[in-house]
Amino acid sequence: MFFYGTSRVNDKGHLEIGGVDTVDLAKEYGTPLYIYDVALIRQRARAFKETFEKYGVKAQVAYASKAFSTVAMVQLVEEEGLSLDVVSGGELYTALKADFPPERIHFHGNNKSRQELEMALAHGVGCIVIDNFYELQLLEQICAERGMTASVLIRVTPGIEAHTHDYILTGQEDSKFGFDLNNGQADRALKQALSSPSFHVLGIHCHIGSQIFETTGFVLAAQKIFHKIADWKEVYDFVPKVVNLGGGFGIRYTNEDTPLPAAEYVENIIAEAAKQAAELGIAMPEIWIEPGRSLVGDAGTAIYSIGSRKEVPNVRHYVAVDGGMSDNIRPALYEAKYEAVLANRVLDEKQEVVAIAGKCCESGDMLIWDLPLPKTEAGDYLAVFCTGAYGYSMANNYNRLPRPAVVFVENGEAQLVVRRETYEDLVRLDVPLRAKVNR
Ligand SMILES: Cc1ncc(COP(=O)(O)O)c(C=O)c1O
Ligand SMILES: N[C@@H](CCCC[NH3+])C(=O)O
Repeated sequence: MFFYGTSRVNDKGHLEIGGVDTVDLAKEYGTPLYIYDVALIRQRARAFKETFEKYGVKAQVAYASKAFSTVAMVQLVEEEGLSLDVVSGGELYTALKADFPPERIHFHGNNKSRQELEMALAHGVGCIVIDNFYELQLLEQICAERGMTASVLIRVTPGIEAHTHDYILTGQEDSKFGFDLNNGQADRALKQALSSPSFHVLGIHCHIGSQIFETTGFVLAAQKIFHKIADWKEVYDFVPKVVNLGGGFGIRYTNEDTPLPAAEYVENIIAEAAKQAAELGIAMPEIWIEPGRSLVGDAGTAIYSIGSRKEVPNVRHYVAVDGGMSDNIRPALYEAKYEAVLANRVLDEKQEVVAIAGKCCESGDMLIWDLPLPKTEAGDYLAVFCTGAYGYSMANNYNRLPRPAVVFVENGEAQLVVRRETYEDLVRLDVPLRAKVNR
């Protein structure tokens, strides 16, 4: 059995995380429930930061808040001294609500609206990552109207096919993100940005994809960027202060996954950047990265209550839980795989292999297809591991299911950080039909 962080089995045979019994939490806060192991998030954050410190490389580790964004999470990121990557006005608003220092916020997105850009400028975010020509022009116009200068990174698409699921690839040429590095787009964008008084160009950004288990893609991306920097130094006399290599560091969901320790990704990136900078005769730029999944993914565990059961003779036993694609859409979207145990009987002997079904009206709403479990009963609690990234943050109200509560646990204490949605929350924005006289 594989346990993450502070997870263990307590005297009652229950799953415990952060010194807190998850069965008690399920009873107190209801299910589905997301539980985060705060100590593990801190450990992951420190591993990235400390590797840069060890090698004396100036860096910013920006948590990609799309993985899981709430006020408490942003506060934790601030406590750990990381920067923050936001990708929408909503994520920026959450960060500001948490009093996150705006100068450590990086604003991303392939279609930022005028309102979002204005909001970012008004609050003094540390940098805006320019993704395309439309945005270049729009941001320049807004800056000119307001007599402001924006610190920017230029996002490039390096033309690298990282080895991961097609839907989460981003660095390949045929991608909706960034200026193509190989066909002249990136050069034009940089030239335009450098010639504008509205911009202070900090450097270059690229992100090659997500859930990546090798260092090769990051090293290749660094190589491609530095080769370009050689040109840009020559042609535009421009040497970036910052090279941002994005996120994408993989985590272990099941035995099939073979992630590397954070230090190994970072060390390879640093080594390549240092080598390339030395060859070019330029100062080592600051290296920025944007881990999302690898900071919170394995720190999150989702707890469900088991309900109905259906047998398809000689084929499968379906065991249904009280959540599903509404709180974790990853299996439906990416065929993502997870491991799980019964939180209230972790060590009981596994007697059957069941299929864990969600409760949404979709045949594809299956959380796990083949899960060995003890013989389950209604009322058992299922703990699905490694659901901390892109679980709650992609939750939705399909079938009008209220979104779960979220609890942080650390040192034997639990704190509710997101309340469970209520039915009243679900209709809060609904506007009833106007009364008709002759209906
Ligand atoms: C630009 C950018 N940065 C960072 C991330 C975070 O990726 P991950 O959660 O895989 O670390 C993403 C998502 O893939 C992204 O698009
Ligand atoms: N949401 C995706 C990753 C997308 C990353 C954002 N660019 C996942 O769950 O794996």
